[in-house]
Order: sequence, then C-alpha cells, then structure tokens
Amino acid sequence: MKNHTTFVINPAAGRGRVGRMLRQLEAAIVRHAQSSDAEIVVTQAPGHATQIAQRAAPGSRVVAVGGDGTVHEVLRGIAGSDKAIGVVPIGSGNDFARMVGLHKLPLEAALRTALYGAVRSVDLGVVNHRPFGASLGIGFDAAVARKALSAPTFLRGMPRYLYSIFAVLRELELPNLELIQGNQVLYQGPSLLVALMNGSTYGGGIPIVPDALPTDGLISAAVAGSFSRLGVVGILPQLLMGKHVHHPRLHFFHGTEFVVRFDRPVPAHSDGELLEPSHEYRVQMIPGGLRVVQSGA
Ligand SMILES: Nc1ncnc2c1ncn2[C@@H]1O[C@H](COP(=O)(O)OP(=O)(O)OP(=O)(O)O)[C@@H](O)[C@H]1O
Repeated sequence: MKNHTTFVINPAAGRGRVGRMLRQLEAAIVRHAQSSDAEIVVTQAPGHATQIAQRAAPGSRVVAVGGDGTVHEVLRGIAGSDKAIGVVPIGSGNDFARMVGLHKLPLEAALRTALYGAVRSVDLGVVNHRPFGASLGIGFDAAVARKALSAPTFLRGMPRYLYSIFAVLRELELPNLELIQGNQVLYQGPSLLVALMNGSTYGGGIPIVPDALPTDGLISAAVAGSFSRLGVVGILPQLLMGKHVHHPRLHFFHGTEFVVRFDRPVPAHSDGELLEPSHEYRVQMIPGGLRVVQSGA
C-alpha cells in the first residue's frame, strides 16, 4: 500500500550540513520514493516544521530530516493525531533517533526506513501541556544552553560549550526543588538539575538515565541534589561516561506523572529546545502516545 510521506528538511540542522546536502537529499528521496507518494518541503524558519506537520494528511508519515530540534517541531505538529513521525538523523545531537534505534543508519537506509519501515508506538512526554519526544532537562544544563546563546560569536563547538559551563558555574546559586508524585514529596532541597526522560540520553549521547525505556509507559527521572562548583566539575566527566549513577547526590525515580516545583523560575529544555523558565513543570508520560516509523526498510 502507498504511504503518503512528507519529508521536512531543515537546512540549518547539523550546523548547516543539511543545507549543503539539499540537492543530494532531494535526489535520493526521489530515487527511493518510486513506489510511494512523497513530497519534500524545506523549512524556511524555526517553527515552520510544526506547521508543515500539522498540514500533512491524516494517517500519513512526516519525516524530520535534521536533528532533535527538527524532530521536536514535527512532533509538536503531529502529537494527538494518527500521523507517524520518521527521522533521517543529520543533526548534531540526534538523541531522539538514538532512542528509537535509528541513529546509526546510513543516509540511504534511513530514507528507505522512513518511506517503507514499520510504524510502532513509543511513549510521548508532555510538559506543561507541550509534547516532547526524548528528554526534558531542567536546571544547570538548560542554563548552560541559554548561556551559549549569548556567548562570544568567535567561540564555536566545544570552546563555546566550555565557556558557557564556566559562565554558569561562576554565578551558580542552586534553586530549591520539590519533586512531587501524587501527594508524596519525593525530593526536597537544593538541586543542580532534574532530568525527566523518555530516552536514556540527551545533549548528544549523554546517558543521564541509562535505564530509561521509551516503551515502559514511564518517565525516568534523575535529580542531582546539592553540588558545589567543584562538585559539578567532578561529576561532569562521570556523567559523560554514564558512571554517575551511584553518586550519593544523585537520585532516580520512575513514574507516570511528576510535578517539579522551584522557589524561583528555572530554565528548561525539551529535546534540546529551550522553554521559558518557570517555577513549575507538570510532566506526564502518555503510554504509546507517539507513532514512529522505526524499522524494517
Ligand atoms: N530554515 C531555517 N533557518 C534557520 N533555522 C531553522 C530553519 N528551520 C528550522 N530551523 C531551526 O534550526 C534549529 C536546529 O535544528 P536541529 O536541532 O534539528 O539541528 P541540530 O541543532 O544540528 O541538531 P541537534 O538538536 O540534534 O543537536 C531548530 O531549533 C529549528 O527551529
């Protein structure tokens, strides 16, 4: 049977790599789509992918060609519908693709999978009524991502990231957190960061909650408690290698719903996209709430 498939190509993804590959991508899609009904739309600006996904036909496939930001925008456009999301991961991070096992596919295989692969369901996260796919990070890491936006323009890649980490550390003042499940307070006290995960990684492969599964119907939460500046510098390398889980100031929880409340507005990102800082994040997981083209080209 023919699937209608819309390829949503973000030319800005992968630091402009997708834009440079545009002709190659369009030719490859046309070549592979022979027995399928496919169209290609190139995004014009941030937010455009959501509109394209909203306009796609009921029951069709909408394929994000780019990174986690593109996936997140497409997902916002299809959440709650019977449309399925596909991914051709050419971003810098690709944590959603990693979550659904598509991140290692070569380009041609990823395109074939998007067109002809089987559709499966994974859980869908929701934060303050807004859907997310793989991750929600609140606190330190979101503050670093915000800081990177205003870092000097001559800094790029890792130097920009390191600059932002140390700029946030310089002014580090931990908010007080209450993590609530139902009528139970699970954690109360100063907190460096809270991660509420569907997949196990964020930030381009950082395994913050290594055992998180996108099909268990649960949010896998990690709370980093009270850390000094030096403590943060010490835990970062462990975090990158997934060796942080036994640290006494890290706490892990699972559940279908959490309320994350602070004594002041705290920045957050979902799938790497920054949200407006808030005092309160209401987070839930909708089991099987998202249809994803996953495998079997
Ligand atoms: N035409 C466009 N021009 C500029 N920016 C765009 C355009 N279309 C989409 N965007 C924005 O590009 C940003 C980056 O896209 P995306 O996150 O997919 O790539 P990435 O940053 O390389 O990948 P990752 O998030 O996996 O690291 C998104 O925030 C999206 O809103």
